[in-house]
Amino acid sequence: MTASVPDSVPELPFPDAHRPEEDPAPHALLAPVTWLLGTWHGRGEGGYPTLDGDFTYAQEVTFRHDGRPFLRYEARAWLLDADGAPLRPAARESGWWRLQPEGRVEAVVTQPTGVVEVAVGVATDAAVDLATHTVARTPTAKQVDATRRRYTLADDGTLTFTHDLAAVGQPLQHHLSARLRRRG
Ligand code: HEM
Repeated sequence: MTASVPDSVPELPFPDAHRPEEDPAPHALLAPVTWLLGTWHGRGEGGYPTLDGDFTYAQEVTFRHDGRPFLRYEARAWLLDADGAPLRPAARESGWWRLQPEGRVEAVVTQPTGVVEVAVGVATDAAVDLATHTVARTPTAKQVDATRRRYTLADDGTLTFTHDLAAVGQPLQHHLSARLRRRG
């Protein structure tokens, strides 16, 4: 007996919410991170001692939820030339931020470079600080040992993002910093 296939594709019965005032209402454990909901866009600078030079990039970051106590997280970046024009796609990642009592965050983040990060930290009303708990790598992934990610909301609505990296034999240090504004 095979299941019948419906003629039309039904709409998702439980769509994600991008803003705190949208349905479904955010789970109570999401309270310390509801200010992050939505899509953020902006520019940043990056570098690392192993790279030839610094680079400028643009980034889009989205946080949404379906009423349960976790955020769906997605980020994509692309490099910019000296005039600010897009050069090529850069890092992408997606994952889940599991909220625990007292604003504790357990994040699972996957990257197409073969790296899976488990990070833990704390969210408050205007800041999130996440540091590596565990890293798993596919057989050909580069050596990534640890990261620290900080998100800080300023009074003018700007979200500052910094990303420190311990990788390819280097100690934890600056890899990226960006300033983002909410887009939606
Ligand atoms: C906005 C996000 C990011 C941007 C724009 C970015 C950009 C870059 C660029 C331009 C390079 C030089 C190699 C290349 O041209 O592809 C690089 C290298 C690298 N990045 Fe990132 N990156 C980002 C996020 C990350 C993240 C999340 C990690 C790890 C958790 C990471 C780890 C590395 C590593 C390990 C290298 C190689 C260093 C080496 O082999 O010398 N990057 N990144």
